[in-house]
Amino acid sequence: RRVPGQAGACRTGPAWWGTWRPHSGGPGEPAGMASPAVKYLSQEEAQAVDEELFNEYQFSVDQLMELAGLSCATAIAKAYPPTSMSRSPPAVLVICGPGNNGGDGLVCARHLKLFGYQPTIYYPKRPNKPLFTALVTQCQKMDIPFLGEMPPEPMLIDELYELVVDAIFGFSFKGDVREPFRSILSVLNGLTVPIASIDIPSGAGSKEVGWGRLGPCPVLRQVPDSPCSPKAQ
Ligand SMILES: NC(=O)C1=CN([C@@H]2O[C@H](COP(=O)(O)OP(=O)(O)OC[C@H]3O[C@@H](n4cnc5c(N)ncnc54)[C@H](OP(=O)(O)O)[C@@H]3O)[C@@H](O)[C@H]2O)[C@H](O)CC1
Repeated sequence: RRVPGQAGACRTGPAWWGTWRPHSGGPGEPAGMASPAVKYLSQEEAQAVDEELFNEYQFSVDQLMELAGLSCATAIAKAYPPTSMSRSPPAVLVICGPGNNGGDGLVCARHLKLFGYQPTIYYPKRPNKPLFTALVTQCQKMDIPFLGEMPPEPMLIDELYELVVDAIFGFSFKGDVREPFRSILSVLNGLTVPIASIDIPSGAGSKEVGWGRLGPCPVLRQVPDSPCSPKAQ
């Protein structure tokens, strides 16, 4: 998550801000172009940031989710510009999980559509809460299709889509991966198309999923010392 301040400058702040590291650009950026220092947050730091935004700055979850989804769509458009894709419009599969990270994915899909992509959403476990039902309605009203089931084979996804957005789990992932997400993540690990993960590669660190190919979305939060950091992308 980028912290307000001069581009590339490091503002002093609370201890949980951790350390800043240089970040190289994604595939859509000129080779070797170093972008301003990117901050990496641990799970606890990310949760502390959200708590501070809720309590001290009085942001609502809707606001944070809209900011997160828009930021990820912007980062994806920068790293994978539509003009760099072979299809027009580029087909993107957005896989949403059962929590707020999944909500980020619904918002991201809506903005990707406005940016000229053709998103399709797979959203297998939907919270029955107004925030999420409204996000689904907004996507439906924008003619963004929802898949009834997960494509069973990686090759099928590689053929139909040019990019996958992993919005399955964020910082509340814990324990062994439970179905249906265990099967979903094993399919994702077999993909050859790029995967942009919101916040952190879903299932990262779990013994079943390991790190696989899920790499972090080049925006918002990334977890320090994780094999998915840019050097490992
Ligand atoms: N903090 C906020 O309000 C905002 C956070 N944002 C982003 O959202 C995530 C954190 O959201 P949260 O809902 O707390 O958690 P996740 O989206 O990571 O998902 C939690 C759900 O996932 C299920 N879960 C957890 N572990 C497993 C597992 N091992 N196997 C299967 N399913 C799992 C869990 O389901 P239950 O069945 O246990 O209920 C949770 O429901 C974070 O990434 C933030 O960036 C928004 O951006 C803004 C608001």
